[in-house]
Amino acid sequence: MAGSFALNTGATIPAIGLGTWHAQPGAVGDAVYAAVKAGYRQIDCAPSYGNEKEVGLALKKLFQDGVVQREDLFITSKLWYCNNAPEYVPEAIQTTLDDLQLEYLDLYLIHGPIRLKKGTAPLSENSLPCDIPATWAAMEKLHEAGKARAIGVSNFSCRKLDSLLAVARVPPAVNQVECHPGWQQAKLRDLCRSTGVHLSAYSPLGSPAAAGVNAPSVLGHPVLTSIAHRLQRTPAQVALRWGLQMGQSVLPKSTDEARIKENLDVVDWCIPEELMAEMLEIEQVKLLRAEFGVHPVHGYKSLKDLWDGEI
Ligand SMILES: NC(=O)C1=CN([C@@H]2O[C@H](COP(=O)(O)OP(=O)(O)OC[C@H]3O[C@@H](n4cnc5c(N)ncnc54)[C@H](OP(=O)(O)O)[C@@H]3O)[C@@H](O)[C@H]2O)C=CC1
Ligand SMILES: CCCCCC/C=C/C=O
Repeated sequence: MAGSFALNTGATIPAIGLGTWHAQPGAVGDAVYAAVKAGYRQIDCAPSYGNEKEVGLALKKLFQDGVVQREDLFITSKLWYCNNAPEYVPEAIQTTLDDLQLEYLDLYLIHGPIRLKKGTAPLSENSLPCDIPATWAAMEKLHEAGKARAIGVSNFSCRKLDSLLAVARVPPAVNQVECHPGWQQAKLRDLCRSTGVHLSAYSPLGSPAAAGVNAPSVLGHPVLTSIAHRLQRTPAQVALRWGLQMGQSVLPKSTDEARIKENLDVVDWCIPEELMAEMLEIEQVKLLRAEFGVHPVHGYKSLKDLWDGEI
């Protein structure tokens, strides 16, 4: 097994989770099945990925085939931006639970500090002002009802996390954010460590398929490829191992069985300190910026405002 990190709930979160964003219907079910058979114990889902029903079918088959039992797995899902109004929250989780064919989630996250009009696409003109404390209070009710064993946030800056911690009755267990050698999140990691919030790293490989054609390649960065060469590992393994050594869980997405296995083979070796130090030289570029959250009237005034300068 690939190890785990402690959460402030008393539970643990598996160190490596399978990402499912951009995992196509028709491929995602096989990927989830193969990943769990290979030893993954965390699956990162979201209704906005459009594939929770197929993930649910794969989970059901894994249980029916006796590969694992429900309690062996850690399943995360997220509250989409269109459902941030407190009155929409109970129905949103229930839809996800029905699609995944589960009674409870191990972790339910506010997908981001962004609100969109109900039923609309992520476009700037669909933005609405957010009321994070109100959404959080609705999340706390889900936790109390046992539908989400842990609750947390995603895409929260230091400032937004601090503000939430100041009002939360149940503190967030996790902040799931973009984090890889090309966006290392030193300040946020320090805050998470000092407040007991686990940092979970999304796009840990630099999201090669989603970050855009002009985005710098994390896996192709010369520092990373050079370290990979010296350690006789792949750049993807070095990126993931870097994340684990920084104390964060990592959520690589793959629908390719060989890469699913490659991404799990990051536990019984380590990157020596002097090579970890070399990774500090990598120039920092945030890849997933969420321009759609910016609107002159209803949304954030600028990307700087959305990310509180952490961009
Ligand atoms: N909370 C949030 O707002 C967000 C959460 N996430 C979560 O994090 C997960 C991972 O992030 P994501 O943006 O998907 O990107 P990743 O950084 O995980 O990169 C995934 C891409 O890398 C390829 N890949 C996988 N393994 C390897 C390998 N060993 N060598 C080379 N290429 C590889 C995949 O292709 P292939 O499938 O062909 O192997 C895919 O194109 C998401 O799937 C989602 O679950 C992501 C973004 C935002
Ligand atoms: C504030 C949101 C940034 C995330 C970009 C879109 C990615 C979605 C995948 O979960």
